[in-house]
Amino acid sequence: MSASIIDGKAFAAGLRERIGVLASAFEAAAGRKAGLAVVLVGEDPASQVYVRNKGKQTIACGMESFEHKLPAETSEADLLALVETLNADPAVDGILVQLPLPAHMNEQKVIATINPDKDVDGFHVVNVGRLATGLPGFVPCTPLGCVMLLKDQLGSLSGLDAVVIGRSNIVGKPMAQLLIAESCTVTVAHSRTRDLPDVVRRADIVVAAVGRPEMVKGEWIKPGATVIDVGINRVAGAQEGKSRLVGDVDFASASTVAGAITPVPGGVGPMTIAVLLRNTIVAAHRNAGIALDESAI
Ligand SMILES: Nc1nc(=O)c2c([nH]1)NC[C@@H]1CN(c3ccc(C(=O)N[C@@H](CCC(=O)O)C(=O)O)cc3)C=[N+]21
Ligand SMILES: [Mg+2]
Repeated sequence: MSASIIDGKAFAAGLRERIGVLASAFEAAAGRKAGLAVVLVGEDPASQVYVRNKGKQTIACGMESFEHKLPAETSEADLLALVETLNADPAVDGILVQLPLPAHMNEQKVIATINPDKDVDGFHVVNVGRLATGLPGFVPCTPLGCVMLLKDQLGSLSGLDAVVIGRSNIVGKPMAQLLIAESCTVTVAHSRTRDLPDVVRRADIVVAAVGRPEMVKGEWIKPGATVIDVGINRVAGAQEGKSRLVGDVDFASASTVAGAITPVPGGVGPMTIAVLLRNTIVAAHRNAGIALDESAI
């Protein structure tokens, strides 16, 4: 048996197309483009690539991109002042401060300074609380993208057993909240979980977000289960000096057992940026008081 491959790259392209239509309608109604500000502190090469891709896709969807690149030595006070400026700027609907920040900055303090109604990452405690309470807010992009792929693949998730491996604030915890809201029976596993293979074997849905290359093996997967691989790990390639991307799931073995599985790259990764643009166009409509059927995006 061989799993069907969940094409996150294609799904993300379709989502960006729908966002593009909404962005031009927004521009016509508001008399300005929706705007996303992305702040990058430091020169981490991987972060620079992500930020460049975010900017390109923002513009391709017909929205305005404001990029702020600050040197690694920027003081926390200067970064907070920039965030306050973006909070007050009516051309900015969404604000993303690329993580991780340099060690001398307090990430929680920086995130807490972002206006929750411009927090398109969904990292502010107000948005975390809204998600936990079932109130409208902003949901972190990666887990929301995972749920979109799951619903596209499975239809209703109601009653399904889901195991989330990883308990980070950015993926694991919000993923669990979203799956609860979809009426799954949710287990959150992590580094201290006893007998992880047995826990995973119960699951109709497996979401792997641990950051350990190819840790989840095919023998752990219930036949026919849907596997969502959030991991992006750069490992040494077959050729000397070359690297390749792998997920947290051992794709070769898991894809012989699963019913459906996301690849790495081309699965969850492209969804993360597309959902960021979705959250931005939602923020623009909410902040401008223009009606939008958010459930149809
Ligand atoms: N405030 C904040 N918000 C974020 O959403 C955020 C962040 N900080 N810091 C870094 C991580 C990482 N991230 C990714 C975005 C796109 C891909 C992506 O498009 N991946 C492609 C290709 C990856 C590649 O080729 O390197 C794929 O998986 O197919 C991956 C990872 C957003 N992040
Ligand atoms: Mg963990």
